[in-house]
Amino acid sequence: MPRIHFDTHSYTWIIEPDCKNEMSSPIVDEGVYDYIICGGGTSGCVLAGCLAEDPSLRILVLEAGPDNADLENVHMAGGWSALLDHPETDWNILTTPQPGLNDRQVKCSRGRFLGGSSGLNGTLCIPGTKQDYDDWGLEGWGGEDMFGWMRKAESFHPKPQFQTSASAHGTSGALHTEPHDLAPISELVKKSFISKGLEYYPDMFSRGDVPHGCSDVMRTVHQGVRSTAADFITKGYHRERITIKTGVIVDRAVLEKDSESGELVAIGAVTVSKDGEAREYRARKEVIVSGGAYCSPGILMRSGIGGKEELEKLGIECQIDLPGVGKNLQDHVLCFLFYDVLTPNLTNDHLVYPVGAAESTYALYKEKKTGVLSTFPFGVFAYARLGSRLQDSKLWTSAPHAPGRDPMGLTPSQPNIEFANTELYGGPKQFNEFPTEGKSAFAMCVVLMNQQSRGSVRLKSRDPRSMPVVDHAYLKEELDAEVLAEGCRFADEIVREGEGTRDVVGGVWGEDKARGGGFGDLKTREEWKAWVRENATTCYHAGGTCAMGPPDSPSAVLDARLRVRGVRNLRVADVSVVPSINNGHTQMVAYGIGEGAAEIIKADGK
Ligand SMILES: Cc1cc2nc3c(=O)[nH]c(=O)nc-3n(C[C@H](O)[C@H](O)[C@H](O)COP(=O)(O)OP(=O)(O)OC[C@H]3O[C@@H](n4cnc5c(N)ncnc54)[C@H](O)[C@@H]3O)c2cc1C
Repeated sequence: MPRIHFDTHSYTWIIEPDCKNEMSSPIVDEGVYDYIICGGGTSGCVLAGCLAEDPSLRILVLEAGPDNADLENVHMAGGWSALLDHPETDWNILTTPQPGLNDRQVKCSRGRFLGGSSGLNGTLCIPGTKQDYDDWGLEGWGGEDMFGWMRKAESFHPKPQFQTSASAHGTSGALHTEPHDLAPISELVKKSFISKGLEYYPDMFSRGDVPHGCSDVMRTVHQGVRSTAADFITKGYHRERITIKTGVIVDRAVLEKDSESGELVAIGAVTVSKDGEAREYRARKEVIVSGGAYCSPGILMRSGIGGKEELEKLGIECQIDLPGVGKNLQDHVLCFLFYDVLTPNLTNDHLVYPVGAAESTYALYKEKKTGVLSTFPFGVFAYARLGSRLQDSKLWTSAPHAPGRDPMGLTPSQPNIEFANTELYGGPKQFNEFPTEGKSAFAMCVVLMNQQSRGSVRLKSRDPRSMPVVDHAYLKEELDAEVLAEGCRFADEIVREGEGTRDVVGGVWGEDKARGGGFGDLKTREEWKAWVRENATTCYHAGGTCAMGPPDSPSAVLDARLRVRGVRNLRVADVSVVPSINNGHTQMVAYGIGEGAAEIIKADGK
């Protein structure tokens, strides 16, 4: 009989099918593999490719979505937003109503195809600072280690017009990166950053050593084609010893009790197809869960690993009581501030929105792999420390803080906020007030670093085809809203008063706060805070839900070798493993974790 209960988080009745009735009992597949990787996303593909360097190993990658080879909008980076919302290519995660965002629900997209989110992300390489990783306090995962793993994944291609830091880049990985050619508006934004005290440092984001300044950001694009994690196991890196199965959803890891030690051991994985056919695969060595921050906790929970009470409510027998599974969910919150641009052709709007423009731009891409569609339309970036601007904030000055840290837990070497400009009107789908002929607009984006709020991922039902219940608790902590509001206030000053932009910007683009407008008259931080709660959205940087931690930490799911506590031969490798997300963007972290996990697994395998 199906079980019915009321979910107090999502305020809906949940009808839970009896899985045994809904899905066939698992058929044990012919194949036995050394390593089974559950999730062929960013970290999962990197890990598979690195493990396969050993010709004696047989590796299985299980991916819920399709292969990415024929998905044009994966390879054409400017087509990224066309992949969002489609059930075939996007997990379409919708958060619960967020009290900190005036009860709005936020769409948190995730790549659902081989390569995962690396195939629809913004291609931006901003690894954060080394201190971010030192703060984890975990052996083997400090700043030097992580920057080393990220470099190992990369093949950097310089361009003569950009000054770069060659030593900060790798040259022999499968991930191809290069600098981005700036649109005229971005050159002006750069001038405004500099005139407002954010000095230009060449390639500072690749080194992660400047917390207050501006620079160019390298992209995971080369010669007009997006480089994704799938490239680690396809194209030139295709190997017979890696078996890739797409269109299969991992239900759970198969656990067995070792008859001698009594220890739980992972021996395989069970998948289901869309129509409920179940299959079981066996692992000689290990099962590694790489479903990403929203899906890895679910795979563990369906395997009986998670908070006992929570599992029992779902009718799952608890094998290991690990209440940290699905907790500690983090992200970076982001605000878009849109401005009307008076001078024609400074932005790239004229190449996209007038009648016939999109067709010509697409034809250019098809023919030469250049133009607006060959790249992600963000321009120049900056980091800022905000301590001096927050001296009149009672919340900031009275907040407790550790020695050498500010109230957000950051040292002077880490930024409080990130700024970036878009090179045309656009962004996630809610930004749909497109410019008409002759009009143009761009956004200044403001991203909060080291948010203090923590959310959770829970299971809605035992059915692996159902979506998780995601509560990001965005801006739950008042200090998060305070710092983000100050960041937006600073961003607005940069655009309206900065030397590059003050004479070309007409005013705010639109009145709808949720669509990046309606901030023209705001002055005080309190007014900005109210605006932020109406406007803030995700930066798509979910992490932390299967966190590593020291043995005495009750919330840690993994040890520092990515092993699930209490189970042999079961690890997690993706952005869910981070105790705290970096003060940057998370794709390079996923690449670094894939590389680091492979080294650890190879070493332990010996
Ligand atoms: C729209 C968007 C824009 C972004 N922009 C940037 C950016 O510009 N720069 C940056 O640094 N970061 C960016 N990010 C974040 C970055 O891409 C991710 O943090 C990173 O790719 C996550 O890697 P992962 O391995 O943890 O998860 P993913 O890459 O998401 O991989 C998880 C994989 O597991 C699969 N999977 C999940 N559950 C199952 C299951 N049960 N069975 C089988 N398969 C399963 C998924 O389909 C997916 O392929 C962006 C993300 C998004 C969504």
